[in-house]
Amino acid sequence: MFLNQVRNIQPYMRLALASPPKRWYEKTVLQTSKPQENDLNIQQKARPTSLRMDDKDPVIREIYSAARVMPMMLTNKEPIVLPFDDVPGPRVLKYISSFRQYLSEMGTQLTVGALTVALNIGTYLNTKKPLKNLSTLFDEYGPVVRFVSPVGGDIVLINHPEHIQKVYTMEGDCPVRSTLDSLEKYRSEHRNVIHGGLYTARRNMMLHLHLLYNRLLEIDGFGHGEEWNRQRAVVLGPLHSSVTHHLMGINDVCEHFTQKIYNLRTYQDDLATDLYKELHKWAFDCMGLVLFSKKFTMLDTELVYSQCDMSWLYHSLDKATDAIVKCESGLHLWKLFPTPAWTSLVKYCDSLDNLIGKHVLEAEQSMSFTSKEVSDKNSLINAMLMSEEKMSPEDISTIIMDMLLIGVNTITSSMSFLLYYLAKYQRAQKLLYKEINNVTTNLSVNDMAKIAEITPYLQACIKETLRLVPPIPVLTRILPRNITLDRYNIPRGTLIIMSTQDASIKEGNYEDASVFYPERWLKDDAMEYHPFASIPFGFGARKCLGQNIAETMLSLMTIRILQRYKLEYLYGDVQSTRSFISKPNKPLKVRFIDRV
Ligand code: HEM
Repeated sequence: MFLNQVRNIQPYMRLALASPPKRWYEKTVLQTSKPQENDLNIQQKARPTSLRMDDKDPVIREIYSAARVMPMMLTNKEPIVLPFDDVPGPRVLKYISSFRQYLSEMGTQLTVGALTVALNIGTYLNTKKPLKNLSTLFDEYGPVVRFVSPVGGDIVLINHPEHIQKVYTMEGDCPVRSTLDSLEKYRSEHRNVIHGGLYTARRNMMLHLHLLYNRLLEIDGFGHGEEWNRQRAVVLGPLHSSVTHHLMGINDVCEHFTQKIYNLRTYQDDLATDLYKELHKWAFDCMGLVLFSKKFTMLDTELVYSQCDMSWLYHSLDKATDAIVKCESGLHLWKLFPTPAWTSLVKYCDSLDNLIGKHVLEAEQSMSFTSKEVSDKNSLINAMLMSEEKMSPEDISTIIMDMLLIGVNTITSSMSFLLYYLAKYQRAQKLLYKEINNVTTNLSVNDMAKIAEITPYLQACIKETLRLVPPIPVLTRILPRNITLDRYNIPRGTLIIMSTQDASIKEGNYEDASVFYPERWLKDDAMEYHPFASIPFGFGARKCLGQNIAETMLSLMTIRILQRYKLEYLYGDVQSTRSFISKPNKPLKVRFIDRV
């Protein structure tokens, strides 16, 4: 769907960028100005300075009626900008089978449509070669890799912090990311929802880009990501108030989790079930407080398939996540016909939508019986209903669904890996325990509100975990302007995939990059790390909205667990899956040993 849109805008872009046909000598463009500026600027700047002074002179104007490139001498200092066609990477039509190998990870972004699916299907079924991951592409082609799609909408992959910074700093007020095609299709075609949630919002932006390339809209004109801006502004304040308001509740859920571990432990002090699954319930209960102001008590509910709404919400979230992961990986056959994963996605997203919608309608009804002053303003749903922006219950449900899907899964992933690393790296655990011991068992709300200030080593452990395993391993942007990356000119409208996980585990960016070493963030020279080498929450106008919630939940839970248990890890290494939200690639086991 997304690349269909990009495909649609390609011809307009080409028109907009119309330039005379290329000559052999134009292959390498000599440039004296900033590389990302467009051709016209380059040509104007190429005029001799003495003549530019006299631009008002009619004779000079006549002589230089059109901008022209003046012959220049090439010196070592002048940056060379290479054309887009020169960007290395596997050419799909030429090397179609190698393209197929990367599909498992690039599913979302490589919406290459029916043609590619048709071209790939034979190789997909006939070869048993293992699927490659993104890092191998960088090893093979360098830090800027181009995927040439047979049907338009090329993709550029990057992993160098400087290039990531360049993309982020030119993104403007209203950045556009490529999101989850399956969820987007579900919303636009199955539910006929006009606006996506916050994470998935892009339809308005795509429309804007489309119009932009048709030169119907100026870059800052009306309609520029208006809906996404409106939603973000409405949610931001109430979301943070809701976290502060529910700090005590979140702490109680964490306390409850430690008790549950006690009850679930085997004689070997580990859990008979997958620790990830238990943490998933903990994250769900905490997010229930923040998003719905409700105690979900999923940690107490053993019967997942029980008839109550809360169990169904949990079950639907779990199944919807699975279905989205399946749809986004591998071939997007669900675009052609309803696959089992697609049918499951529709079923469970419908269920999620209905259950969340029910909460929103209940809140709306109870507000109609009470005055605005009496209504609980700390409830996120109430705050959205009462906002001057007049959000519809349907929009509110969609926003909550996005936050539930992203929030619960990212927090579960980070908490799982944090416990894994602490159990594996005993020295770090000892240092952390020393710090935590100074934090009183009965934390007041004030202590919790400034938890980051009083636990610097814990914050370093969280940062280090997110560096090693960012829950969202690749971030995307669609370029609003031309840009030069590693000397290659990348045209606007190109989809950029930033492999932030690759950047954060590169030896060139961090010494002993694969080692869990929280101290690196506390050293004086920590500032020397490139600021874009590890950006687990993204950056800029579309940065994660839940960073504060995530850090608070991870901090409180780690304190509660370590105060009660010593962690040990005696099993094989765990890696992260690189699906749209990472998780451990096998059931997680950790030993919880009572502290005496
Ligand atoms: C450890 C936990 C989390 C991580 C690592 C994380 C990471 C991210 C990342 C990388 C992005 C994309 C940023 C970009 O494109 O530049 C994002 C966006 C977002 N996250 Fe989180 N997230 C986490 C938890 C949460 C939670 C708990 C919530 C729920 C409140 C949440 C809500 C969102 C939303 C709504 C967006 C979209 C923002 C927008 O497009 O305006 N996240 N997150």
